[in-house]
Amino acid sequence: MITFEHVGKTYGDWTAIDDLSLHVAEGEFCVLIGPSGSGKTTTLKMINRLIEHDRGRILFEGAEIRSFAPEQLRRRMGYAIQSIGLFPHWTVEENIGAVPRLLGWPKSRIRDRVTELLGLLALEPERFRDRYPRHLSGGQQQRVGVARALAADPSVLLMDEPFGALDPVTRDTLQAEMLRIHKASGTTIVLVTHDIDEAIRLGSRIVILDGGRIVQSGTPRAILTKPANDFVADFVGREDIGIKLLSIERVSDRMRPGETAEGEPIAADASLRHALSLFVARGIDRLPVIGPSGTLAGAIRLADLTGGPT
Ligand SMILES: Nc1ncnc2c1ncn2[C@@H]1O[C@H](COP(=O)(O)OP(=O)(O)OP(=O)(O)O)[C@@H](O)[C@H]1O
Repeated sequence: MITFEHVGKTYGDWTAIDDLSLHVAEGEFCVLIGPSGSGKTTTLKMINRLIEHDRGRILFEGAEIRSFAPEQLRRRMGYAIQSIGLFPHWTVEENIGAVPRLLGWPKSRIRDRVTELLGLLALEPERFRDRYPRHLSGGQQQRVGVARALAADPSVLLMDEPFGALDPVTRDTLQAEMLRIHKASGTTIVLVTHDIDEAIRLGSRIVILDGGRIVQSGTPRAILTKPANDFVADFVGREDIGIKLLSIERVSDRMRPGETAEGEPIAADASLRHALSLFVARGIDRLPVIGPSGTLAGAIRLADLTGGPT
């Protein structure tokens, strides 16, 4: 869907991006991560031509992005950023409907889409659609920013630290919503973050940048278990690597179907990290597990966290 071939970008005499090659497949959730100044935002903004690359080629659906008019490209690529950039004198509905209006959608279709998106992002449509951004909390503004980026069903969603300035609880909720939206829509997403836990949770692929170059690109598991070098190992954090590995596996991967246990159950799609937390907090070594339909599906034991059931 998006391919970088030996791409470079220089600001004055500073090489921000150097010989970057990367393929983002359709439907992929690709997370760009790296230290400050490593070139994440530059890479992201080159995709919708907010920044022009000066070496190599960037292909979108097989065509060099320079062959598209920038506006045409941006209407097909939703863009959400940390500072949100909502229009202050427009209501929530007008903000979310900005691109559909440009595309000439009829009013009733825009209204229906706004209702749908507000619902999707857990903002009651009738309470929020006529409000101005200044009458929303930071987290609510950020949700509207994400809704706006999704409004015209873009084939690509570009996100630059979209949850950066949020408290941990709101961030956690929005991350869960992004995963749900990605699963339901199959949209190709490229997201920039400096938070390795966010990258591990969201990414189907993580691309680690340093000094304008890719140092490693792979699944969260590959990055955690086979870091390409010391830089990556340090970056992902050597000490709590086991905890991070537990966060990418589900209870359903290790549970014992049909076994029973006492107490408040855990969901089969919860992470093993969550299970560990419950074992420790409750001082127990067995937990009942409920499946997606809400019925008891089995149990998981503390020992299962270090290996599959025997
Ligand atoms: N317009 C510009 N003029 C000159 N240098 C720039 C410009 N924009 C970015 N840079 C430099 O290019 C490098 C990459 O910047 P970029 O914003 O892509 O990094 P980043 O990884 O997104 O950083 P951060 O995590 O701090 O946002 C940095 O060294 C930055 O100072």
